[in-house]
Formats: sequence, structure tokens, C-alpha cells
Amino acid sequence: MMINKRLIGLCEESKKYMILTVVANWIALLCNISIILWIGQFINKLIVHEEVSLLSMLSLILFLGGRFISNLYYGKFSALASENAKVRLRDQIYKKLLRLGTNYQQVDGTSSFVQIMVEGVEQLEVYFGRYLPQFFYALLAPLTLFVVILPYSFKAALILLISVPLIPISIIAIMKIAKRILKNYWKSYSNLGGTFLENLQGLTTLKVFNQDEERHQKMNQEAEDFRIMTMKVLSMQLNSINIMDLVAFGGAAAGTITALIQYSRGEILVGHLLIITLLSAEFFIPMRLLGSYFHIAMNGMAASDRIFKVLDAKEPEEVEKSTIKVEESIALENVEFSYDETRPILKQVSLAIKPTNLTAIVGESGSGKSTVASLLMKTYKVHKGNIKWGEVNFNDISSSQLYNHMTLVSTNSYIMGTTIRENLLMAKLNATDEEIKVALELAQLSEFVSSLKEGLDTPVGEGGNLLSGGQKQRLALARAILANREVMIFDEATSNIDIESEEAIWKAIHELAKTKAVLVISHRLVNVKHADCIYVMKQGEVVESGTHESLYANQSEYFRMVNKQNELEQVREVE
Ligand SMILES: Nc1ncnc2c1ncn2[C@@H]1O[C@H](COP(=O)(O)OP(=O)(O)OP(=O)(O)O)[C@@H](O)[C@H]1O
Repeated sequence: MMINKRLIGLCEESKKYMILTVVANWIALLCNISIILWIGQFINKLIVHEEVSLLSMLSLILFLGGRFISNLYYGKFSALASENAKVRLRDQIYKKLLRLGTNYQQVDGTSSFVQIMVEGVEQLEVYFGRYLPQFFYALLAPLTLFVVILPYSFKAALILLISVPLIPISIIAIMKIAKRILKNYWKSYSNLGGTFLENLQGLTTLKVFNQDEERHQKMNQEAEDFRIMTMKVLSMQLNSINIMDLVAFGGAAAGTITALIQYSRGEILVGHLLIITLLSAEFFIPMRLLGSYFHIAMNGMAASDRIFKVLDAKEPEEVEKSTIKVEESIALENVEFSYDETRPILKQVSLAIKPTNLTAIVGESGSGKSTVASLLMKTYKVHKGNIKWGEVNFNDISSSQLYNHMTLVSTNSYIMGTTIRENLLMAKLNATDEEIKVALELAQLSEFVSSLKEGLDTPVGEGGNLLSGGQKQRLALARAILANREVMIFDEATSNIDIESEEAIWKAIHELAKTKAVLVISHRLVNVKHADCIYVMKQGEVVESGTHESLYANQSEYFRMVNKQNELEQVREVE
């Protein structure tokens, strides 16, 4: 019954605290039983006018104290069991996310991950801290009470013991329905979270297109679906609690009535009747409580399914068979790739990125240029063909080794919500002020940084939203320059930058190409005019390659593109 071995196995340290929780609870029960027995004996003695000894009074104080301390420790161990489990689970999910790396979105959406990490794990608090210890305690307690009541009334003890399993039976009966409802509940919750995050991120765009009202309605509908699901969960829980109460009170009443009959026949004393009546209630409390925890824990179980889905997600294979020789060229050899395995995106692509060279990829939108960059960064795996760095196949090197020698600046390079300095230091932790200054100058950002009151220590806001689009791109560029890798890929890295700054940046990129292997992807053909080799892509294929002069002389695809762009962009002549 919801004893998930895998989940428990993941949280080994919690086991110890769960056992201690059961022990503390059981000692509290023993103290409680002793107190009730004491009261029963006390009544019996009162009737026969017998005196209560001082020792007996002291023992009562001892039992009361024992119960108080055990309850205190019960709370403490229960909290430790759940805290430990939560830390362990979050740690596992976090490490998994790191291993998944840039592939994490292929497993689930961002908001889903946040929900699993925060809410999902939180839902398991009751499972570890309450439900599991209560499960074992609920087996132990009725047996203990059975043994205690047995000497007073065999019949009452037997009736009580037989009635107790009716509670777990009723729980099992509703479990099937509960599972289905909870699965839908989580699905609805996750949909709502995803829509909320997306709407929040795209709020400006929605407002610009006057679509905010429509989205508002859609979100209202999803919120309404979630409300209905929540109500279903609550009513299911309430109904099952009612059933459990019926069994618990009915069972306790049956035990008490049996004892009453025996008392009326003079088979037991009034004190014993009181003991049985008080202990009858105790008989059902643990199972009844287990039932209440059960529903909350069920929610946690549904969350754990999602946690396992993340933990079981296939990780990119990270083999480290070879070491890169940075002075060698990188080559794509007849590479084929598709995102969904149905629509081919790259077809037989071959190209080379050579050290101390500027290599460019140009081509119409959607021709697969950024996909080449993603494959070079090992975000995806090549389906057919090879990518090699010298003789070393990319499949034989880890991403971390690759990232030590290669960096990418793209239109969506992420700016962290810290300061300009911290964003830069991500690339090189021990960068000197001089190195930072040079990187900022090359990226045409130093003037802006000097104009800021807090300079490098200016916060840039979440995702760099306190900066302009161009400033963000320049900061990403400065960061890449500071990283100083042997291979640098610029994918539309200057698309948001004004022409004057752009020219200066392209000068810097050309300068970098004198010592590094630089790959640029740019729509503006004027920027790549002086590249050592330009690859022209069309519908996933490299249709031409060569220098600007040779390609232009070919009068083919590149020629057509240059002329078209010149027509549109008469301000700057390409040829
Ligand atoms: N993550 C993805 N999942 C599925 N399909 C994708 C994904 N990224 C890109 N594609 C598809 O792959 C094709 C090539 O996209 P890619 O971004 O490589 O083109 P591109 O030449 O860089 O285009 P652009 O110049 O507009 O940036 C497109 O048809 C696009 O729809």
C-alpha cells in the first residue's frame, strides 16, 4: 500500500528517522495505555475504598512525562525524516538537470521542472514524515492494544482487532479512483503553470497584438479546469474520510457495547469497562490517521511519478575516450540530422572550420545554419555522418571537454540576473580588470559601462531585462571574448546592434580569427565578405562554398543572395 521501494531507496538516510518516529510514537502509546490502566485501577480502588499509594501517584507522573517527551521526539524525528528526503530528492533532480544540460527541455517544460522541484517534492513531505512511519505504527498499535485488552475482555479485544482492517480495505477500494483523479489533477496543474509562465513572459507581445484578453480567457478556462479538478480531489478525500470515520466509530462502538454487555452480566469491573472504552478509541486512531495521511501522501505519489519521469530521462551519452588537439580543424562529414526523425533538417552536410580562419555559413532562413551550430555544441546528436575535431570524433569527447575549447554566442545567449561583472566572470573566474576592460572594449560596451554609476557592479535584472537588446548582445559577446576559447561560434551575434558598433565588432571578430577558429552565421552578407571560406546553405544542404570572390563569380545561389540583399540594402554595397 503505497510503499514505493524506489522512492524510499532514494532517501536512505530518512529510513533511520522514520524508524525512530515509529519508536517514539509507540513509546507514547505505551505511556498512554499505562495512564488509562492507571485510571481504571484507580476507579476500581475507589469503589472498594482502597488508598492510592505515593509510588502509584509517582508512576502516573512518570507516564505523563514519558508521553510528553515521546510526542516531542515524534515531531522532531518526523520532521527530520521529511527534511532529509526533500533535500535528497531535490539534490537528485538538480544533479539530473545538470547531467541533462541543454537537453532538459526535450524532457519537460521549464515550468514543469520548477513545479516538480518545488511543489512536487514538497508534496512528499507527508509521505516520508507522516505516512510511512504511521503505516508501520498503525500495524503495531492495534496488536499492542489487543494484547493489553485481552486479559480484561477477550470478546471486545477480538471484535476491535477484526474491525481495524476495514479501514485499509476501504482505502484500497478508493485508491484506484484516487490515482486517476490525482493524475488528472497534476496534469491540469502543470498546464496552468505552463500557460501562466508563457503568458507572463510574452505579456508585452500579447498586449501589442491585443491578444491579452483572449489569453486571459484561455487562462481563466484552465484555472476553472484546475478548480474543478481540485474540488474533485477534495470531495474524493472527504468521502473516503467519512467512510473511514464510520468504520472507526462503528468499530469503537462495537468494542464498547461488547464490554458494556459483559459489565451488565458482571463479568468485568467498572474500572475495566472504562479501560476498554478508552482503549477502543485508541484502537482506531492510528489507522484513521493513516487514512488522512494517505490522501496527502497519494498526492505525493502522483508527484513522485513525475519525479521519476525526470530521473529516468535519457541523458546524453558522455564518453571521454579521447582528448582534443586544439590546433586541428573541425570537420562535418556528410552530416544528417532531424529534430523529430521525420523531417530531415540537414542533408549530407560537409564543412570545415579551420584554426586561424574565419569560416562563414550563410543561407536563407530555416536552411539549417543554427542547427549546425547546435550540433557543434553537442546540444543534439548527429544521426548520420560524423563531426570530427582532427581525428577525434565528437562522440568520443564530453561536452565539458568541448566547452573548454569552444564557445557560442547566439541571439538568445542568456544573461544572468546578477551584475555585469558576475556575468563576465562566468567565462573566466579569475579574469583581471585589464582582461575585462579589453573584452568590453572589443564588444563596444566599455563606454556604456563607464557611464553607469555602479559600473561593472550594476545589476542587469532577470535575464538582463534592464539592458537594451543590443547591450545584452554586446555583454554576451564580451563574455565570449573573455572566455578566450580556441573555437568561437557567432550565430547572428550582432543582429541587435547598431551599424557603427556592428562594424567595430566585426573588425574585432576578424581580429580574433587571426589566432582562433571562428565560425560566423550571419544574414548580412557584407559582414562575411572577407571570410576565408563561406558555405552557402539551402534547405538543409551546402550548395556552394568558397571565398566571396569565387562564389560571386559562380553566379549561382550566393550571387543571387548578394544581389537581392544589395537591392534591399542600397545603403551599403556588398560587392
Ligand atoms: N528545437 C527544434 N525543434 C524542432 N525543429 C526545429 C528546432 N529548431 C529548429 N527547427 C527547425 O529546423 C529547421 C532549421 O532551423 P535553423 O534554426 O537551423 O535554421 P536557420 O538557417 O538557422 O534559420 P534562421 O536564419 O532563421 O535562424 C527549421 O525548419 C526549424 O523549423
